[in-house]
Amino acid sequence: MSAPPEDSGPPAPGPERALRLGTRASALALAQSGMMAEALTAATGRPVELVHVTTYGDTSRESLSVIGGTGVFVNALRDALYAGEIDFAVHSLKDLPTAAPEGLHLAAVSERAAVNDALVARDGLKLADLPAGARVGTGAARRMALLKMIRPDLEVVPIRGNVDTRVNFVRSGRLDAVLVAFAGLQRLGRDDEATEVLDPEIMLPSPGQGALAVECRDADLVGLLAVLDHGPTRAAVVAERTMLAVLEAGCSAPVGGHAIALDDNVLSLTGVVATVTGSRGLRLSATGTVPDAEGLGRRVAEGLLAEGAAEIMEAGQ
Ligand SMILES: NCc1[nH]cc(CCC(=O)O)c1CC(=O)O
Repeated sequence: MSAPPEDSGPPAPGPERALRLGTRASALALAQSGMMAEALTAATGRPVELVHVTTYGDTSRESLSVIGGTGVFVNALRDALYAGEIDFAVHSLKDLPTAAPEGLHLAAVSERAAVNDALVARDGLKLADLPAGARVGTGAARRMALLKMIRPDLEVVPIRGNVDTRVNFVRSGRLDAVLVAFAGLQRLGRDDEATEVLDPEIMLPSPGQGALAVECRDADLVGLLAVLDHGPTRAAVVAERTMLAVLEAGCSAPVGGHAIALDDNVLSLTGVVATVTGSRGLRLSATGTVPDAEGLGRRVAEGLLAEGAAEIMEAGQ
């Protein structure tokens, strides 16, 4: 009997060389990268080693409302991909600029964790319990604006830093509360520190919040990394990020977007744009089909623009 023909496809991923996963060294980034590394090894048998990379967002002390949205947390990881120093990178999807980078593949969008923002307040307080004038810290323009729209009597204090640094503003008594991504607290095993998990229909999250992006340079790796992809999450974030791209929101503009699957084939997308002070805001929802997630994002953005979104985002105040 003759031997079976040689498999002409790509070589099966074996336990040979560990894949190098580039990661920021913050506790949250390490938790996120560790989760993805474990999931990949569990699904494919391929070992993964973590390679620490420092990004501009880690070293700069500038406000996120100024530098955020321009890839400050991702560019150094992308440089390491281009240089072949790492095989793939895991980013918080909401930190990825909407423009697709040349020569890199978005190999997977992970199943979304909690999309909500969380309040961490002193004395177990919820948003509605905070007294007038209470000082609430956040560095994100979207959170500043939406918080002011919900509770104009609160004082927003611009802060930044990793999750630990921000929560410590409350522990030390310097602030009454801070807003953070609940997914971040969860991944750090600190979800019990949230005093309120905010309703995403009221405190609209950042496009892509709670999902992770897996990026690589080598096209041969895309098939392997695709085991980490979650189709419904990808459709939702495509809608949210298309909306963001069509709005051409400057990196510091307060924009929220949240898509949810109504069933296997239908998505609902809500978008909001506001001034940083929350003095004006626009909100719009629409539904569309999963295969046309991009069209849904475009329609919501165009609807918001038709109502004056560009003027609101430019107003700044
Ligand atoms: N801007 C920083 C950032 N990027 C992603 C997360 C949390 C994790 C996620 O949204 O998936 C955070 C922290 C926060 O917003 O409090």
